[in-house]
Amino acid sequence: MADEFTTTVYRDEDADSSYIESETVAVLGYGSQGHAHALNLHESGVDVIVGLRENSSSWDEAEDAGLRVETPDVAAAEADVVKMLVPDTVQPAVYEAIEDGLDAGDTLQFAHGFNIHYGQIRPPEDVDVTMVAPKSPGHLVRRTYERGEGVPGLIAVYQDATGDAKERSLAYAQAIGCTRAGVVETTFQEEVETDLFGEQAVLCGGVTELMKMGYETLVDAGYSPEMAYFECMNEMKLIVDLIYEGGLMGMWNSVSDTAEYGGLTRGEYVVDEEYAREGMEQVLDEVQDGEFAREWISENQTNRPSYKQLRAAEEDHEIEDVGGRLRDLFAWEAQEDADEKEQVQADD
Ligand SMILES: NC(=O)c1ccc[n+]([C@@H]2O[C@H](COP(=O)([O-])OP(=O)(O)OC[C@H]3O[C@@H](n4cnc5c(N)ncnc54)[C@H](O)[C@@H]3O)[C@@H](O)[C@H]2O)c1
Ligand SMILES: CC(C)(O)[C@@H](O)C(=O)O
Ligand SMILES: [Mg+2]
Ligand SMILES: [Mg+2]
Repeated sequence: MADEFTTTVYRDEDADSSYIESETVAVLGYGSQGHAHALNLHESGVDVIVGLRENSSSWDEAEDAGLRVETPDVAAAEADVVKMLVPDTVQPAVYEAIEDGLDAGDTLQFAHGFNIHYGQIRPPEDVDVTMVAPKSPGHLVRRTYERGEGVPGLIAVYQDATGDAKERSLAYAQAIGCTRAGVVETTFQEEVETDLFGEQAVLCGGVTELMKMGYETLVDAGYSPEMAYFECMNEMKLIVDLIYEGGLMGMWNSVSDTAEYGGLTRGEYVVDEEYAREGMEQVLDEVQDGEFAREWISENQTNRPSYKQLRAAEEDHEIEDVGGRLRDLFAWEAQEDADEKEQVQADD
């Protein structure tokens, strides 16, 4: 354990694999997270059953990878740990189908706390309710594990019926590779509120608005769409990679002094103290008071009218058209990714 952090960071040596060795884990869903958890657990020697709908297109893929596949109710009834890796919006319905398979002392586990925190799933008192959440998209959970590495993760205990909920969570985190990188303990509330805030204000919402507005500003001023695309979208990855590897100073050291001075003085013209901070506080308020959750739940109950409209508008944005055509020019990058994926599947 490293004590120079404000919180405990758990590593491999802090986990006891005996808490999961004799368990059967039902991984419900075989999408971004599901395939990575199922394969990593399986290769760590854990007994895994993948839970999928009978008509699921992933059924054969999971079986071809050497995994046993059953419907969610059958998988959950047999398992000691039920891991919910179907989309958050379908989890309440899937929970209804598997509820009867949860015996006293079993674990119901999540990778995101939305449905527990906002009361959409109410498990019985005699099961552990925990979270093991890689802080990463699923394909990286898989890819890093295969290289003998891992992605950082979170654990949280919502309900500790067995008295061993934390040890069992750490053993699961170890089996999917997260303790190789470091695991931090949090609560369901903190995970949900920070995750939703982050993806809305910064990672997904903030960044896409910034890129689109930058592109529109250049194109409206008469610059070519290709130049605007390269400058405001393509190069974003290169800059974020530098920040990922070396923090803010790693990035500032790598760009020119001109870029550094311009960025440090002009950045706040755009993400300004008054308006941007107020906006961020509003995002956080709506997450904390449940307004966002109520809105998203009701969207899903009414066939997603706003979601569909917003998605169509995003798809129609000129930057998607220009970007799509330009990306075709350096399609070798995407091809390399596809080749790597194929290689991974061939190895399984
Ligand atoms: N995607 C990420 O990078 C990421 C990161 C951290 C946490 N999470 C969390 O992980 C969980 C899973 O998200 P995801 O993005 O991996 O999901 P996904 O959309 O990639 O995969 C969903 C899987 O569930 C299956 N499925 C859909 N409906 C089903 C049903 N009714 N019954 C059975 N199976 C069904 C699909 O076939 C698919 O295999 C969510 O709680 C999410 O918040 C995701
Ligand atoms: C990958 C993210 C955005 O961090 C995750 O939280 C999600 O919801 O997909
Ligand atoms: Mg997230
Ligand atoms: Mg999220």
